[in-house]
Amino acid sequence: MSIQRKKWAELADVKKELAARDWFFATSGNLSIKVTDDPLTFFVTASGKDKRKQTDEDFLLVDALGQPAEATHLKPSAETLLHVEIYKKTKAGCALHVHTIDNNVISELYGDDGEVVFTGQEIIKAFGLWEEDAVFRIPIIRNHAHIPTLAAEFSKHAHEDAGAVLIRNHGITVWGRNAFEAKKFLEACEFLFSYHVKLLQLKGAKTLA
Ligand SMILES: CSCCC(=O)C(=O)COP(=O)(O)O
Ligand SMILES: [Zn+2]
Repeated sequence: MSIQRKKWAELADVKKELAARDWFFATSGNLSIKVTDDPLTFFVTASGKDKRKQTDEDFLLVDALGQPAEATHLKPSAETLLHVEIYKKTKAGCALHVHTIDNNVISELYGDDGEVVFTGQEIIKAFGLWEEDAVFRIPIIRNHAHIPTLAAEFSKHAHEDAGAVLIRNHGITVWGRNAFEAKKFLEACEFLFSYHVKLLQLKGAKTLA
């Protein structure tokens, strides 16, 4: 199997799993997987599609500028520049962006703090943090309609080969050394968000009771 076919199949697999979780509301979300390092090329989801559907036109190959690397009628994701920043600045192999209600709520709750901090939860080990009192921080950046501005702000937080950034009232972008790690990070983040939202709701209800 060619490297391109292999990477396509890997990304299609992740897309299918995230779709099964119903994390692609209203055509939101975009995914990418690196194909070559030099020159940089990666598959990214085509813009504006219902990512729950699986088709032969789900992804297109783009270059280091986020432009199509081959002739195609498909348009790369509107947020391709964020994926470009990840691949330019880290050794990541896969990047995933989803809009969920929980990640939007958390981004709004802690947006003014510029980060959300989690500690005391077993699932933090998914981020490679094994110490008893480990702390996991996710930066929260402002949403900008102008994607180059959003990408520039996002880029300030793309240092490690695996990471996560929340975009306020928009969604989360996570990346990892490969598709397995990126998906693991995303699932752990969404677990933490969902837990936190539920806990706050129940604490509120308890206070009222
Ligand atoms: C209705 S979602 C608005 C655009 C967005 O934030 C997104 O994640 C999907 O955009 P794309 O161009 O990747 O389809
Ligand atoms: Zn988005």
